[in-house]
Order: sequence, then C-alpha cells, then structure tokens
Amino acid sequence: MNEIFSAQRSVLIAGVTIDGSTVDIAIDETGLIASIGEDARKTIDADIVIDGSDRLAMPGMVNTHTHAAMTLLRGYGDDMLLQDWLSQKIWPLEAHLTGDDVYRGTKLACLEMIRSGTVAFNDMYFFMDRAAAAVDEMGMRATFAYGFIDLGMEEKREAEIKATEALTTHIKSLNNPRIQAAVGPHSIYTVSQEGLSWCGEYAKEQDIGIHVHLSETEKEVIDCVAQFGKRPAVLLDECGCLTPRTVAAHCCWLDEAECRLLGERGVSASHNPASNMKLAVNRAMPYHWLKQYGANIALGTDGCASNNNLDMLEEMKFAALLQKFAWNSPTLLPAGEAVSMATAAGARALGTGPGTLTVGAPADIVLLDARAACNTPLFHADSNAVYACNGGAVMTVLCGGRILMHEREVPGEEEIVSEAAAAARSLVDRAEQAS
Ligand SMILES: O=c1[nH]cnc2c1ncn2[C@@H]1O[C@H](CO)[C@@H](O)[C@H]1O
Ligand SMILES: [Zn+2]
Repeated sequence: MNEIFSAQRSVLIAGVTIDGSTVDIAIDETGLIASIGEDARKTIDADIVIDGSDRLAMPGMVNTHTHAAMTLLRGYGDDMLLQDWLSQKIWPLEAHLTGDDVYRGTKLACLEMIRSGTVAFNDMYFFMDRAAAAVDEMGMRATFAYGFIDLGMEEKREAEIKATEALTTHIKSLNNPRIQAAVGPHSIYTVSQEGLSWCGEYAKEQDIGIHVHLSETEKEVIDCVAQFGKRPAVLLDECGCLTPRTVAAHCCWLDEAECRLLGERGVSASHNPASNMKLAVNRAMPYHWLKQYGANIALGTDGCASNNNLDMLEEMKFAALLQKFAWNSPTLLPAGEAVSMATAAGARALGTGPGTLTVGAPADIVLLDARAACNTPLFHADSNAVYACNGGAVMTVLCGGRILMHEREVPGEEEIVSEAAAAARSLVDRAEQAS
C-alpha cells in the first residue's frame, strides 16, 4: 500500500464517474492527464491502478486565502470583534511564533486540506521558508507571501522589504514547480502607501503575484476615505497592487465602481464566507457585481483562527448560502458556480492550470465516495458536493499525479497531529509566561 504514496508514476483511475458517465482517467509519469474516456486504460501501461468504482471524480480544490500555520491558533480566541481579536489575542500570540511552529502548523494544515480535497493554497504568514518545506514534504501546491506590515514606520518598512526579498529568493531557489512566491501587503490599514507601492513594483519586477486583504470591514473603508479621500480598491490600484495576478481576500465592502475596477484589472477576488460570518463583518462580498464586471471569483477559508477549519467543501456551502441570504436571491451562486469557484477560478488565481478534468491538465484530482449518505441519492453531483457533503466524503487525492491520500490514508498523519498539538501547547505556554 505504502508504495503508492512514493514517487511519481503513471496512474490509471479505472471506471470512475464524471458527470454521470463511467470513464477511465490515464495519468502519465509527468503528472498530466493523458486521456479520459471509456478506453483510456488502453492508452497507458500504468504503474498504479486505482479502482474508481463507487467514486466520483472532481478537480482538486484550491484554497485562495489562508494563513496555514494558524491551525495552531484554532479555538484560541473566538467570538470577538475583528480588531479586538487581532490586537488582543492573535497578534500577542504570534509575537512568540517560531519557524518550527510554522512548519508544524503548516503540516497540520496540509493534512487537513488533503483530507478535505484541497490540492493547492494561497498562504500569507511568517517564516514562510518553513511553510514551504512543509508543503514540499506533503506534495501539495502553494503560493507563499510574507505578510508585509509596516504600520507606517520607515524602519519597519525596510525590514519588511528585506523579508519579502529573502522569501522570493528562497522560493525561486527551491526550483519546485509546485511552490511559488507572491508579495503579501497585509492590507491598506497595516501598510503605508510607500509600502504598497514598493509591493506593486516588486511584484511586477519579479513577475510574481500579490496577496492582500481588501475591504474586510466597513471600518477599513470609512477610515480609508477619511484619511485618503478614496476607497480601498482605488488606493490599492494607485499603488500598482491590482493586477491579473492579484488575489484580494474578502472584498466584502466593495462598492459597484470598485467591483468594476477589479474586473478591469483582472483581479481574483477570494470569497471567505465562514470567516466573514464568524467575525460578523456584516456584509457579503458583492458576488453579482464582481461577476457582472468580469473579476475572477474564487474561494478561500481564511486561517483556522477565524473559520475554524480548512474544509473547502464546507466553504462552498457557506458561499452559496451566504450569497443567497445576504442578497435575498435564491438563484444567486448555484451549486455548479460554487464548484467552479473552488476549482477552476482558484487554479486561475494561482496559475496552477485549468482546474478542470481535461486532457493535458495537471492531474489534480479528488475522488469522492459515491456511496456515502451525503451522495445518496445522486441526482446532481455538484449539488451533493456543495450542499450535502463535507470533507469526510473525500476518499483519494492526487496532486500533479502524485497520490497524497488514498482510501483516507495519508502517510505520517499521527505524527503530524501529535507534533502540532505539542507546538500549539508550547506556543501558548511561552506567551503566557511572557505576559
Ligand atoms: O481576517 C483577518 N483579517 C486581517 N488579518 C488577519 C485575518 N486573519 C489572519 N490575519 C492576520 O494576517 C497576518 C498574516 O500575515 C497574521 O498576523 C494573521 O494573524
Ligand atoms: Zn486572512
């Protein structure tokens, strides 16, 4: 059994269901889908054969906004106002974080994501070289941004610039096609205009993406207008931070003109409904306007301190329900669109491929249990995936043809969990001793 997790080999998923038809999926030794169809098994002499009967195939999901190592802070501070939560609970604890903590927390995050069908994620945090090591070992894809926060102080800005440059250099030196760097200006309320402009220019020069929090709360918009006389998306645009490779997380309080601007710039908006509801930001991302103006609308969980898990199947349901409820329209964000947000739109946001099950695409594939209660009866696979199932229905996960989980087994799971639990305990102990 263990050898199926080892090196990259050619794989045949035999007799699996896609959109109601039974097909084979052949994956070559470079990790691409070589053929899909009734006779795909004849096209390769596969090293590994996965039995696809009683399985539904879907593209691997892409989590476009998270802080992976915040798994260690899960349940540490809940039921608070966003500003209090950050300043009283989260930031004081993060001051004690070490690289080892981030490594262990990110491994736990990867485990959780793999177990719920996610193959790629967009991460913003600290000690990202250690997060990249965790992802490399777990076999997923990720884009890493150092969370750039200068609080308007020039000295701090210099340090953040150095940290950002060091991460980009490190990630590029890994030469791992699954791992990319991005620039991570945290938000317009934690980064000066000088800092934002540097981020915009640096991203352009390095040809990498930008990962930023945008218009999460009404306070962010009110303060921005009072201080700068313009709204947050306009400010970001003037600093060169709205590009086709920008992922803007939350986007809750955008007005219609800002949605048009995001569409014109080809920005990806990452909807994070669970975090938004938990922190009561009191407005749902204007999905209808972003869609109307052509922004790429993707999905994310945010960190585990505000969600409190990384299950994208659950997140699709939250997205579909929140949009309907908030904008009083039961026809808004139907199941098929929620699946596209979690797959194709996410892959487009991070540039990891088409995010579809098509020939020539990277074999980022999730197999769901067709016999699970949540998939019974099976009138519409998308409907069950969005409204009925959660990550527990995910049986097998492949990323770039590599098998990361099979029949719910992930290699090394017990050790990852126990080491993360110990790291979280020790982090809280250190913070409490210091206070
Ligand atoms: O919802 C959120 N809004 C704003 N900041 C957040 C949220 N969740 C996490 N962080 C914070 O963003 C930084 C990333 O480098 C971290 O300090 C993390 O705690
Ligand atoms: Zn966030």
